[in-house]
Amino acid sequence: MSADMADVNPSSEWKLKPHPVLPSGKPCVVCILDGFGENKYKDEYNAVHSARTPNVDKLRENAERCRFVQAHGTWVGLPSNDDMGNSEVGHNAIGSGKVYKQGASLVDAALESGDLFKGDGFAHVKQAFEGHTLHLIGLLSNGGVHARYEQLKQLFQGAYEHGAKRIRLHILTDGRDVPDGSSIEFVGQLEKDLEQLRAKGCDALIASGGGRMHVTMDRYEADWEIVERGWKAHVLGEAPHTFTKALDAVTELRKLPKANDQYLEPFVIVDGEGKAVGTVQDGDAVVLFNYRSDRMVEISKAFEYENFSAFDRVRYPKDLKFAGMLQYDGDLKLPKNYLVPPPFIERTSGEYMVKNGLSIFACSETQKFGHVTFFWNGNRSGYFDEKRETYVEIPSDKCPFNEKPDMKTREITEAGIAALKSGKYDLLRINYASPDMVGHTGSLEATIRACETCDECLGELLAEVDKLGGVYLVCSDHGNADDMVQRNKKTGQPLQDANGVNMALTSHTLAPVMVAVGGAGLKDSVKMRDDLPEAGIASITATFINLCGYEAPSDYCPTLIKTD
Ligand SMILES: O=C(O)[C@@H](CO)OP(=O)(O)O
Ligand SMILES: [Mn+2]
Ligand SMILES: [Mn+2]
Repeated sequence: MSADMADVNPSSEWKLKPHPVLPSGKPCVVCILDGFGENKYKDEYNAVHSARTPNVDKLRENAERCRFVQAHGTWVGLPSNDDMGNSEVGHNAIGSGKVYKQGASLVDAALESGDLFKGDGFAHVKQAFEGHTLHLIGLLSNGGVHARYEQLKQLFQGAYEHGAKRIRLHILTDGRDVPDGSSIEFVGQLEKDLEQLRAKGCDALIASGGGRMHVTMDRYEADWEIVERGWKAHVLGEAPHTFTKALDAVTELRKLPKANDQYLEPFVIVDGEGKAVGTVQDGDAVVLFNYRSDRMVEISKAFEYENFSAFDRVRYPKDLKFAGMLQYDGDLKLPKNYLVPPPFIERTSGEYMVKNGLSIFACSETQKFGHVTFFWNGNRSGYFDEKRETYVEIPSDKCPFNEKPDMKTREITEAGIAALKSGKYDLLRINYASPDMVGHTGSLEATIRACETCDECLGELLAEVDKLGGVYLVCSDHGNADDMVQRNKKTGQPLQDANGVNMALTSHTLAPVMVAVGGAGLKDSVKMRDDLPEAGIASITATFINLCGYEAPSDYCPTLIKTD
């Protein structure tokens, strides 16, 4: 296993105790089927249930070694148990073994106490209020994954009360955490609220926008053109479509072929003379109002870095007062200024493991690459110990994923098997992106296909683990593929549109997720504990640390397994 343990001498505060029963030295694979929940609706609209998944079925049938844990709400640090889980909070929990109050909760609290308007970040932004414009850029949604409308409203109202005289909103339509088409209502609501602000004397307008998957909110450098489109619309005031009213923009652009809220074309709002109403000028303030990090990192770099080459910014406004809702990358300290301090996630499993001489392999495709690295490590973009960590990214396709529902599942599997065979790694963390990414397209058929391919590949991966006498833990981070229709809350029946067509559910779900352990190297005595009925996904961490032959740190959420 780990080639040289000679230089390993963890200080007492980092030393992991050997597990009294489980041996170290066997490769352990942690495989995350992203967005693969266990939904109470077990009908044809549940892609997880409808897919042919003999390998997952086998895991599930072994009741002593498989259970379900909660992956939403307060189990992952979100404000309420009506909040669905997501990859950020899910992988933070699985990587760190603890539940931290997450961005959604922290921003709520900072607005409620008023601290948001008293901090250094807001003071930085406020310098521009006299004589300049405040720009707010982010996701117009109530999904609670990246941003929430109520927070945005309190932000622009509070900014006005603290002296902002000219405010411009640059809005990204959602349709991924909330139903497709809801952009119309959100824009309508925003227009009403801005109208009220204008009545008080604040010059507040929507200035630009576009769909979140097509404009601005790229992640992990999957496609910088997405960010470039956003830069052009928000900063330069350039887009293929101009309108004088945002509601018209959204209504009209949704009529284009294949258009939906997620992929809406970029637009700019212009005045009677055709002039953009809200370009970003020297000395302006810009606030990104999303709290979630992955999809704000690239646009933050475009605003913050003087030297920047990912695309040609054409014009880089000088002396901007730029801030994020949170700081999005703890290693890069990006952005420098932020309105709310982010969760401080420390002493994660990865750091413990490398400090104890274990070698780690992490792999996914681009769309989820940062999930098993950046989020897993507590929102840090670097390595803890490059010598002991190998991170492999398989480039994702650049298309709506229902068109290629296998995504890179096979390539990820090949990379995982090669890493296993190399004998170099103690822990291998692998994320299969497709149940989630295809689930977000709303296509039931494609999502079933995604689940089937994942299952097939999982079978191959686990067979290799068995061959090598290793151990594994298979789990998910939240639900998504497990429900593909919007439902009547009481009856559970699919909701239909005016044409009698079922309305797709593109978002995550509140479903619990499976945790299964096994492998030829796992002692027969290992079983799921039965004294933790309410466990959440943060308990996965202690469980795989045990599988690696160590006791988990005492402040981690309790392990799910027993060995007697
Ligand atoms: O795509 C995303 O940004 C979110 C949904 O908003 O999904 P996930 O948490 O699975 O990454
Ligand atoms: Mn996820
Ligand atoms: Mn998702």
